Amino acid sequence: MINQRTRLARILKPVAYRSYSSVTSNIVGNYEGTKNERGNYIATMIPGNGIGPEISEAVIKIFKAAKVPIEWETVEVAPIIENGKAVIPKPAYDSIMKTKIALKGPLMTPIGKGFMSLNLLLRKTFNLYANVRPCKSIPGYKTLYNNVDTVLIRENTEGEYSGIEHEVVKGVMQSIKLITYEASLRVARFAFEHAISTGRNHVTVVHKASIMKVSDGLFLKACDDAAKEYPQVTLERAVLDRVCLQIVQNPDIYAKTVMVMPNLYGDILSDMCAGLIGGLGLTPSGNIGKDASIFESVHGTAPDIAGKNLANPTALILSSCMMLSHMNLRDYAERISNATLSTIAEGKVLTGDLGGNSSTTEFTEAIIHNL
Ligand SMILES: NC(=O)C1=CN([C@@H]2O[C@H](COP(=O)(O)OP(=O)(O)OC[C@H]3O[C@@H](n4cnc5c(N)ncnc54)[C@H](O)[C@@H]3O)[C@@H](O)[C@H]2O)C=CC1
Ligand SMILES: O=C(O)CCC(=O)C(=O)O
Repeated sequence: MINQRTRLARILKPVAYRSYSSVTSNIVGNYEGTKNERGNYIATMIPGNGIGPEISEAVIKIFKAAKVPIEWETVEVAPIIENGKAVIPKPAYDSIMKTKIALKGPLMTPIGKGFMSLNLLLRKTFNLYANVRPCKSIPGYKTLYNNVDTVLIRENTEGEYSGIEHEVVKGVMQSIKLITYEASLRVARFAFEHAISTGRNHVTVVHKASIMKVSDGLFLKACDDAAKEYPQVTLERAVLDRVCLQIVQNPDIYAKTVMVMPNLYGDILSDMCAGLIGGLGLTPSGNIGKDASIFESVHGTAPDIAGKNLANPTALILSSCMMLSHMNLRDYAERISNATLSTIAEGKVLTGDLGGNSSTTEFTEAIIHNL
């Protein structure tokens, strides 16, 4: 006999699927992929640091159980300095150039000193210009709101994260926020395409052009120009601080639009959205480029729980579903996404962040059981 939560989860399965596995559909339809002699796709796996290896292992086990036709090429991304600059290690670079698709665990960045973020370096190196961050309430998992359904597109290569920083004179530091028309226009077009392919038909550009008149002003202009190419989609402007207020008061306001914004705003706002649905253990993302794409959780290395078999692998699993959808392996994406969300809705085997006391391994096994 199935209990009410399970029944609810089963009824809601198709909704859960549509919200995650179709999120990159029809946007950058140029993934052709690399197959080996056994007819399987080759994908790059970057396990990452902290909880990265534990949650990557969960995905590998689930893919194996679901018989996903993918073989992993596992590579490490650790800092390498060449001519004073951080670079991606050659095996990792070569693998992504070949496979065009990667699943990545989180990478640690030192605070206030040391090497440049390898996460940002990967995005820059492969020109992964649009970061898609969907966030949807999980049926059966109770939080303050049950109607969160946001899609955030973050410009991923410049803005506040351009990495141009220096000491002007002693006691005066400068970090430059670089916004170009070209990068703004391409991410704006991506947001419009995404709005059409997901049937939202509405784009909200999130900005602070009241203060950063020149840089955010240019971002707004690029969005206005892109809007002329998509007359079937409406464009609205919203100031960042107001969006933050409204989204925590009534997330429904942003449920029917695709939000597009400069880099830093997207980083912060997506963590805020994650908080509304139950935390960082749940939210996936895709870094999309023309020639390669890298999928990863929104969260970081979680050093406080690393190595303890306590991490929630859901965010990386749902990122892997976005990846499968991007590779046109939608049936697998649907099956894995449904099994994961049903496991959460059943509420019997949950990791600590979701109020349970199960390990990463136990949670992964429960998902495999639900496949
Ligand atoms: N894309 C990436 O690879 C990212 C890397 N980072 C890096 O990660 C490191 C740690 O950053 P923090 O600010 O501590 O953020 P974090 O996201 O690693 O952790 C924040 C809080 O969320 C919890 N948490 C995160 N993911 C979880 C999961 N899957 N299951 C259960 N709990 C989870 C952690 O235990 C912690 O309490 C830093 O070096 C940072 O630079 C941070 C964000 C993104
Ligand atoms: O690279 C990092 O350490 C953090 C980056 C980050 O939070 C993000 O871009 O999602």
